[in-house]
Amino acid sequence: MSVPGPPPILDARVVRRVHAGLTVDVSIRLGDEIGVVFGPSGAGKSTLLRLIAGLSRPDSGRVTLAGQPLFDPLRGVDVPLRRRRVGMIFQDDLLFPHLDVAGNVGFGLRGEPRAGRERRVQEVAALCGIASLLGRPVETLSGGERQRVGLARALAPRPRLLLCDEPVSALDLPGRRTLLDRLRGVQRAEGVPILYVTHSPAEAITLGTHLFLLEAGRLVAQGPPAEVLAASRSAEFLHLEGVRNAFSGCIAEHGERREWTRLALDGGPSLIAAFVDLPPGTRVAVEVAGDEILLASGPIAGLSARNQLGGTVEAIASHGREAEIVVRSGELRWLVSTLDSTPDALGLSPGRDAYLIIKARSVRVERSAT
Ligand SMILES: Nc1ncnc2c1ncn2[C@@H]1O[C@H](COP(=O)(O)OP(=O)(O)OP(=O)(O)O)[C@@H](O)[C@H]1O
Repeated sequence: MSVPGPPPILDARVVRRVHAGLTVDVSIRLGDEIGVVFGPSGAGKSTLLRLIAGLSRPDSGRVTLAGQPLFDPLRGVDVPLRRRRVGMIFQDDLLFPHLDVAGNVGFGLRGEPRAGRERRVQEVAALCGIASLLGRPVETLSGGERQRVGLARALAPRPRLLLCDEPVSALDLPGRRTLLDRLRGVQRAEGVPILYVTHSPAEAITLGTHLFLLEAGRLVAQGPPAEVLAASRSAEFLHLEGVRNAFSGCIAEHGERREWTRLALDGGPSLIAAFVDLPPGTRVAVEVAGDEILLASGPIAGLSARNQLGGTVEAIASHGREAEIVVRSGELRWLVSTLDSTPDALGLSPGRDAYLIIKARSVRVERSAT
């Protein structure tokens, strides 16, 4: 089967009998993008990451990264973990307690000349939003800060692949949003493919460009996250976790009377929010709840809401009385929660135009962690 998307950087088939009831047998190809690994508990998601990283040895298969074979038993190749140039972050990332933040971030660069090492530490610290924490002892950090330090540490030695195993599941909502924003930024800035395990459909849709759905050790579906999830039973969980659209961007300008602020979203349109007292250029995290967005099948004149964003319906996930509609506008995907009858009432279906109507007051804005 050919899968559209960027040319693959990771090309892997890994097979391992984990126990009598479970054999993981998965083939995946991943390009310069964020691939999400999704599936029920026990499906083998973590095992898949461990096999690719070299933390566990496959019984058979082949793993190639950026053209270099990492595991190829037929040719006697099994590159050890430390030479695979694969970065990893987990839910409970253990930082080295005897080193400060800078020491942790620079740990993988120990063999490099000092000037280059320091430059790289500064670079990844800025990307991960921890530049102001570099001198801090790690025991003084919050959970979210620790995870961003873990991300910077994994990134510092310039991995060719980043593996993330539910890195935000122990964090509160602002912590999650900040780490997810940083991951998107890291992917863009470093061009490193990311394989990201999550249980959260909303995370899968807003973060990933490609989703691998695992069940009982097998890859049962793959493709654009919204489409794969809408076609699977997983969609019902969207509703349970409460849908929030979270993006990053910057302050673009303020209205003359300081009653509104225009935000430029990364990869997307402008959004008008109620006045935000931050100077133009400030990086911000932006959030809109899925049940505060109205949908229209065409543009509407004479409306008090400040934002009307044109887009295309990508998927509709209905479950009981409610439905989540995925609308793509520019590069961004929005999740809108509606009653189950709404898509039919408006004549909305995948591929049709839809307009997102958002009040300025529904746009929540916070300065991004620096
Ligand atoms: N070394 C091992 N020996 C025996 N069983 C194992 C081993 N490693 C994992 N398992 C089992 O294999 C199954 C798959 O585990 P894995 O952690 O890969 O699943 P997962 O999809 O990541 O699950 P979760 O979403 O709960 O983290 C589980 O039943 C687990 O208990």
